[in-house]
Amino acid sequence: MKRAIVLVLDSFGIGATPDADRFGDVGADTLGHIAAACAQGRADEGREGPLRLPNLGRLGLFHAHADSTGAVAEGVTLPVEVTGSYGYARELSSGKDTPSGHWEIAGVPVLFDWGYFHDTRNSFPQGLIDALIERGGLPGILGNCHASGTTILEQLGEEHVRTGKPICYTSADSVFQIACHEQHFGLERLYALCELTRELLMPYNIGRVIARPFVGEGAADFVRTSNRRDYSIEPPAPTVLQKLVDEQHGEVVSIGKIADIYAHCGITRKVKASGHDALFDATLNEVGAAGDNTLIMTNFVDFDSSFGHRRNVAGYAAALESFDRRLPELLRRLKPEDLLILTADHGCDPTWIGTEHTREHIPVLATGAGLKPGSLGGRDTFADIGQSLATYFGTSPMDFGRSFL
Ligand SMILES: O=P(O)(O)O[C@H]1O[C@H](CO)[C@@H](O)[C@H]1O
Ligand SMILES: [Mn+2]
Ligand SMILES: [Mn+2]
Repeated sequence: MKRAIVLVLDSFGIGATPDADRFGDVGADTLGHIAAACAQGRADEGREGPLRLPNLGRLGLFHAHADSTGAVAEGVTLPVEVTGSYGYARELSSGKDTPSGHWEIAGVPVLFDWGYFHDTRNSFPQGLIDALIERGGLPGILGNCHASGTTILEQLGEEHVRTGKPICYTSADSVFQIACHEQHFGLERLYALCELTRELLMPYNIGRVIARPFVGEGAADFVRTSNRRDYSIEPPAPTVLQKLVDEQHGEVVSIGKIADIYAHCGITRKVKASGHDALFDATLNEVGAAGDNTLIMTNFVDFDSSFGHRRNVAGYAAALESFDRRLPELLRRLKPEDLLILTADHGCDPTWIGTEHTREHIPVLATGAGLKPGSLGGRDTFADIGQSLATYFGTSPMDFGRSFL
C-alpha cells in the first residue's frame, strides 16, 4: 500500500540560500534566529527558555539546520539518535513566494519571472484600478500600496467600513490582496470582487489574488478571519499531485490551504480546517482513512501568516513547540510502508527587517518507505521531494529533481 503524507510548515526556513543576496536575505535563518532568541530569553511570552523540539530533532531537523548553515542552532544539543532521513534544499524558482515554493516541492519549479507591483506607494496601474472600480461597481479603492495586512486594517479599516471602498494592497510577493469587512462589505461580495480581479490581472502575470476578510467594531479590534481565500494561477506543468491522479488514479487530499495554492489542480478531496490543531486533527483523520495510492498534503499556515510576517518570535517558537508535541500522534499512526515528509515552502525569519518572506533553504525530513536514517545532504532543488513522490507512487518522472528514495 502506497500512502504519502506531506506536511508543509509554511515559512519554516533553515538558513539562507547561496542566492539570498538577490533578495536582501543574506544571513536570514528562521529556525536559527528563533532558537537564538529562545536561548537568550528573548522569546518568553507564552512559553519559556530554549527552543524545545525533541521530535523534530529526532527526525534530524537540527542536523539539517547545522548542515545548511555550518553551525548548530544556539541553545540546542544535537540529539545522539536520529531516526529520520534529513537534508536541506535550495530553491530553483525565481521567487520566494508560496506558490513557487509549493509547486517546486511538487516537482514544478517556477523558472519564469512573476509580475510584481514594485512601487511601494501608488503600486497599481491606473488602468487596472479604473477597470476594477467600473466593473466591480465600487466607489473607489483604499490602500494602493505595499503593506502588512494587519497594520493596514488599523490604518484604513474604519474608512473602509465608512465608505465601502475595498482595501487593496500588495507586498514584495506577486500578489494583489483585498481586505474587506465580512458584514459591512460582505464575504460573498469580496469573493466575487477577487474573481473579477483575478481576471483583470491575467495580463500582469500576478501569481495570486488573496481575499482578506475581517471582522470587528473598530481599529482597535479588527481581526482577520479564517475565510481567507487565495486565487492562484495554475501551475505551469503537471505537478506530481496531478500525475498521481491522472496516471495512477490516486487520491490527493488537500488539508487547509493546499487546494487554493495548487489552483485546485490535482486534488481529489478538500478538507477544510483552520488553526494548527484543527489542521493536525484533520491530518490524523485522513491518515486513519487513507487507502492505497493516496497523497495527503497539509499546509500549516499560521507559522507564516500569524508569526513570520508579524515578526512574532515567541509566537513562532510556541507554535513550533506545540506542533512538535503533536508529532508522535502522527508517527504512531504510520504504517511501515507509508512515507512521511516534513518540509517548508520558503523562509519568513521573524527577526528579519520588514515583514516579507526570506530566501532560505527548506528542511527535508523524511521517514518510512524503507528510508534509512541519516543525511540526505544538500539538495539542489525543492523538486527532489516531488521526484521522490513520483518514484514512490510510480508515476512518470518529473522534469526536475533527484529522488532520495
Ligand atoms: O501581511 P499579510 O497580509 O499577511 O501578507 C502576507 O501574505 C501574503 C501571502 O503570503 C504575502 O504577500 C505577505 O505580504
Ligand atoms: Mn508560504
Ligand atoms: Mn507568506
